[in-house]
Amino acid sequence: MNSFTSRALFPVISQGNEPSLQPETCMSLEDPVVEIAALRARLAQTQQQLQEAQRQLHEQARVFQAMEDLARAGYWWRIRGDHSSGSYWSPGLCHLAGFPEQEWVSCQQGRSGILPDDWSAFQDAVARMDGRDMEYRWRRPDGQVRRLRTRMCLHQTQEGTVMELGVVLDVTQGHQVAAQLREQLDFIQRIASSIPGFIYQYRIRPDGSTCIPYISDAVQELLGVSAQTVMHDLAQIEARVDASDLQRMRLTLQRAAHDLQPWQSEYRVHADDGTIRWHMTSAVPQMESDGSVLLHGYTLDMTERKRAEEEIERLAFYDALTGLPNRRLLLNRLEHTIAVCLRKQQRGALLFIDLDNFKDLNDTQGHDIGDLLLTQVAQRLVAVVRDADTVARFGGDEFVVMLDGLCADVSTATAQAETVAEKLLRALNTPYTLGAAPHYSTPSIGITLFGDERHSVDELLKRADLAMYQAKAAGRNTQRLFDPSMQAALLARSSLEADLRLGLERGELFVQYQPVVNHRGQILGAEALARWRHPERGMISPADFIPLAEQTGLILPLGRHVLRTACLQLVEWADDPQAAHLSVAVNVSARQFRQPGFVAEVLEILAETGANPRRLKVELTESMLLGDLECTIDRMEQLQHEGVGFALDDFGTGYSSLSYLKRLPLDQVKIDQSFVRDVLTDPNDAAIVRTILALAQSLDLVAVAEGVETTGQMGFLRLHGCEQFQGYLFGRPGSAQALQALLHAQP
Ligand SMILES: Nc1nc2c(ncn2[C@@H]2O[C@H](COP(=O)(O)O[C@H]3[C@@H](O)[C@H](n4cnc5c(=O)[nH]c(N)nc54)O[C@@H]3COP(=O)(O)O)[C@@H](O)[C@H]2O)c(=O)[nH]1
Repeated sequence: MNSFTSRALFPVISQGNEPSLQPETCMSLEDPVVEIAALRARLAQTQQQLQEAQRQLHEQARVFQAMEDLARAGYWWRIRGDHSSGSYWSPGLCHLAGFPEQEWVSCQQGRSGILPDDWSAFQDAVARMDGRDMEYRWRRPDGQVRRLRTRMCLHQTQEGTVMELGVVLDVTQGHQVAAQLREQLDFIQRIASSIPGFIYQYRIRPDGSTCIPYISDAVQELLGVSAQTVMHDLAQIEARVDASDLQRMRLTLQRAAHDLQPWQSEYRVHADDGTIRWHMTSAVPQMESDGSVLLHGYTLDMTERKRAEEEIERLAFYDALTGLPNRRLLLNRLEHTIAVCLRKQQRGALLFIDLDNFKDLNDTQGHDIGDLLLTQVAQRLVAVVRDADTVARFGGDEFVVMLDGLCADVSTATAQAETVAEKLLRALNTPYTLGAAPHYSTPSIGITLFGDERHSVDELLKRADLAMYQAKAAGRNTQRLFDPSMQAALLARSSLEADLRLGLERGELFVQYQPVVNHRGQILGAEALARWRHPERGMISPADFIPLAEQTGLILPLGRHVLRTACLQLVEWADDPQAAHLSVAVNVSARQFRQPGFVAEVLEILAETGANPRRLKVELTESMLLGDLECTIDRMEQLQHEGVGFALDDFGTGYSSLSYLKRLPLDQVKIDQSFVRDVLTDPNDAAIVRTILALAQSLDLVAVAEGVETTGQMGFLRLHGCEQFQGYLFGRPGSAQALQALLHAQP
């Protein structure tokens, strides 16, 4: 048994030993009985005190043990050099080691759990006894391996005994946490190195100072600066951010940190090679105990995505030819601007611009030249208006300029819009360089204001469009402001369109025939002219409904109806010996002629009705010939092959060149009535008519004069070689029966 017991070190810790009597408790032995009684009393008292002390000690030991358990710690000691007795192990240390509670542990047992790899380090620490930390692994009897941290030192008691003692702490959990953290960090770093960007932590301290506690290495790739440099000097990042984005970035970051809301920002950075890249950063803020805000975030290079987005936006919202906003973007902006104008009590204006005769340029010079003109027009429009205004290509040769921020006063706003329109007119009137020779083009501009009452975008565009048509009607190359009477016209037009649709279904449209005569006044044929008797409105002029039918596509069923009626009429005349020689001319509109099934449709009607194709003449207008000439010739030739003849209507008003005329399989040219009307009074018209007649002769075409109302006109035309005539002088358009009656009345 060890003579150096725990009691000797810590006298209060006594286990079952008799308490020693204190010197003051000793008395003189005068009356042995009394003294023995006194001694017994004293002894009892001392025993009581001793029991109390033991109880307290026991309690302290329990508390101490509880604290050891709480701290996952224990201690040991032994007399230096005394290898036989082993070491005293505290209960806490026994628990850590996985031993049952025992005071004395042999040297061998006390080292039994140390893993072989840690054995030498442990031995060194024992040899040093210098109080430094050392860690070793301990395998408990149940197989569990714990990480223990110990400090050992020498201690000399008052009696001069040298003791070795040590404290032991179970740091397994700390190691596990550290390992987990390492794993997490590894994981984060693996992710960080695999994502196309860098991750970071950004701290904003309560005093406003900032730092970057962590940033992944990929910052080097994205910003050309090392993670170490950035963590040391945050300004390195800001120095690379585009100045115009920096302020916004700082502001949104501060706001997000203040509100503890996620932060996201897109900004441009200047790469070292001078290129500009787009970065997107996202971070989540977290409040720290000292009031700092720590943001955990990542930054990506989104240049390619941005480019793709821009490209998509460009394709979706911009016109590919001119680069101007397209119809969709204009509509978006218009909607927004209308709302802003209403809120700010300002006015805006829409200027609808259509290029005069653009189609002719396109048809005659080709689409490349047409495109060139459109591009130059776009540039000029942009140059005239302010940056805040929108110039959009609406489609084809139509452009729309949207002006905002005009004066609230209507007349001032009108004047402002008209001034801009004037400038646009001047700019677009300047000659264009499209080829060798300068090209002249003019626009027609319709204006409408907005901002006083809520009009839909559609409504405003209709108004501007309508005003533009008024500008066209006023002779082109001018501007017109929308006024409500135009609106009435628009409504009237819509209702006429609906009526025409219905009229076609109800058979309200019919055909009249106007005679065509030779120089002797003998009827050679007739022109079939469509007529519309409206149940309420009465007779409606073709001059009103034909253009409408062309715009709406109703010309297709209408044209078919006229053609079929005229063919049926030919069949009827074929049975009348006096009328059997008559031919009929049918007007065919451009839209009708250009529809892919036109030739088949004509042939089908001829076959169905049994009309003689040689008695049918198709009247085409000059402007129709400007399109795809080869296709036109091809169609004409297909029909000509079947015997159908062709007349060129309104000759002289269009743009036909001689080379065109020579190539077309024509039989007749019809001199427009506008030249015939003043042929006796206007030397220009007379010259034109003479030229047309000479031309027809040289091309071996029959010339038919239209709108002949007087014998004087007839005389002039005959004198210059005209062979056929049409006009009120010989007969107004009328029914087939009326024409037959005229025929029968002829000598
Ligand atoms: N595509 C189609 N167009 C058609 C069809 N039917 C008619 N039209 C075109 O409508 C325009 C107006 O036609 P309309 O009011 O019938 O006028 C024609 C004649 O009535 C008129 N005319 C004839 N002689 C005289 C005259 O002596 N004086 C005078 N002031 N007017 C006269 O001229 C018109 C014939 O024109 P045109 O066709 O150019 O020969 C008109 O452009 C028609 O073409 C149809 O079915 N389809």
